[in-house]
Amino acid sequence: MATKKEAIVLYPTAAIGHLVSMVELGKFILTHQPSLSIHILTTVAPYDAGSTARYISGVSGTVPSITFHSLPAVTLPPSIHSTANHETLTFEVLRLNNPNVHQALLSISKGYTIHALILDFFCSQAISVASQLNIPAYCYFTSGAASFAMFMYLPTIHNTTNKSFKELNTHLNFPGLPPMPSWDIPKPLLDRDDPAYKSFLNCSVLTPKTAGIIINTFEALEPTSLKALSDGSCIPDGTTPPVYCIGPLIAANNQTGGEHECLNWLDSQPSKSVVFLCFGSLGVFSKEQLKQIADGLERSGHRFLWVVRNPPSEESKNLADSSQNDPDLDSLLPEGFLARTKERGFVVKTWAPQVAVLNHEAVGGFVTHCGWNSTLEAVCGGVPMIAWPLYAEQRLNRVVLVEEINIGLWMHESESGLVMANEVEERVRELMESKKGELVRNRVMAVKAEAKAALLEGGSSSFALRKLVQSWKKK
Ligand SMILES: O=c1ccn([C@@H]2O[C@H](COP(=O)(O)OP(=O)(O)O[C@H]3O[C@H](CO)[C@@H](O)[C@H](O)[C@H]3O)[C@@H](O)[C@H]2O)c(=O)[nH]1
Repeated sequence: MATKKEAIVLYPTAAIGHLVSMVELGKFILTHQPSLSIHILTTVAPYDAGSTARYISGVSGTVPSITFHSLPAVTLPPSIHSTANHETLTFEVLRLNNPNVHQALLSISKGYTIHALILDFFCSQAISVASQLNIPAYCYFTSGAASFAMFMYLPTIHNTTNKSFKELNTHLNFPGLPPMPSWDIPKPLLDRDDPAYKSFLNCSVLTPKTAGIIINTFEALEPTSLKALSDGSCIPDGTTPPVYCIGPLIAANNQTGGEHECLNWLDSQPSKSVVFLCFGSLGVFSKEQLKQIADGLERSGHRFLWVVRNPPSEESKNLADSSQNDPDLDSLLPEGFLARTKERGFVVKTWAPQVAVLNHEAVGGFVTHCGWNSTLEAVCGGVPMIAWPLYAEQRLNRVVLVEEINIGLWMHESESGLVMANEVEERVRELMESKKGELVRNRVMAVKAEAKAALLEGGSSSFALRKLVQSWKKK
């Protein structure tokens, strides 16, 4: 009988920031073990999670060892849509998907020996499917070690209080993290009666049962959090599985499939002179907030490249929605702003080729929502940040980036939640003109060098990947 080919199955969530990261993991595994076949299970998101179809067909066309399997769509009960947040909808779809994951694994295993199922942290409910089929499950965490450490310690905190984080109003001590204001914990975790809180808690309880944890970070970036994980402090009542830090994995420089006009504009700007403002796959602002940013940029006198989207509709709860048309800049931005700043500013509608921008010589600063992919992309480009979190675990990331790693400055929100024009102006000036800005810039350049070293043969991330691949061979 012919021996079966060997395969690894990856199970990401549908959000583009998670999917791309998982695909990069697949590609990285192939660089060390080209004979493997990588199978990726894809789901349909219950909300607009960024367009994935074009991206998936691009990967399918260029990496023959990666095959996508699209799981059948599941139907959510209509009642859930009216009340639930994005996280609850995601968990619900993933829960209903378990029989489809089971079926897909059975069907793949007809032609392949599956060595591992690597699931996104959000997909932890499928760990039971892997164990029914005797396939080792691994968790892939697409954000940093600090937020992973927080999630692993969540069950411990949960058991020591009856209160929700939103009632605590204090600084919390998570092993391996700087003192964390309770209001900077990810929003769905603030209320313990929120269904998303229960789902996250469940993921935190299930993840230590995996055969290993893979994190998109590198040892030199987050040594304190990683030490707390490896010495077991984050999971005091259980065993911490082996942790493999294989990052920074970021998408290659080819996101738009062509030269974007903003790159031509950057070509004509002086070295490290431009501040880039971009807020992830889902970040959007009200018209009033856009006005404050515009005024702040104008007053700062600095060059800028700014990605502007339409404000959110009522229903989309401050995230970009699927009907995202290009914005009408003249009606959204202050009168005359574009004309007055045309010598030193460039506004991109909706989406920019971020990796290419961050690697452009002209870019000297990045106002970011602190999504983890954006953070790693800034690190790899050696671009210091101004940290302005919007959703998910981004407030926690800000604390870590500014207070622990020292590669960003803190953007302060006013009491109303708006960031005012004078704050935008001051932070941009601080980053581009002050001694403090220079320190952050020097620090990010040092971290950039460490990131590069981690991925080289013999570097910490390369070594971790080798150990991971070896762990499959032993099983
Ligand atoms: O105009 C744009 C906007 C975004 N991007 C890319 O889109 C990705 C955005 O990823 P990320 O910065 O991680 O933000 P989100 O899309 O918001 O990612 C989700 O997933 C991340 C990883 O788990 C979390 O850290 C975030 O908080 C969560 O919101 C990055 O690769 C960007 O380069 C562009 O190329 N152009």
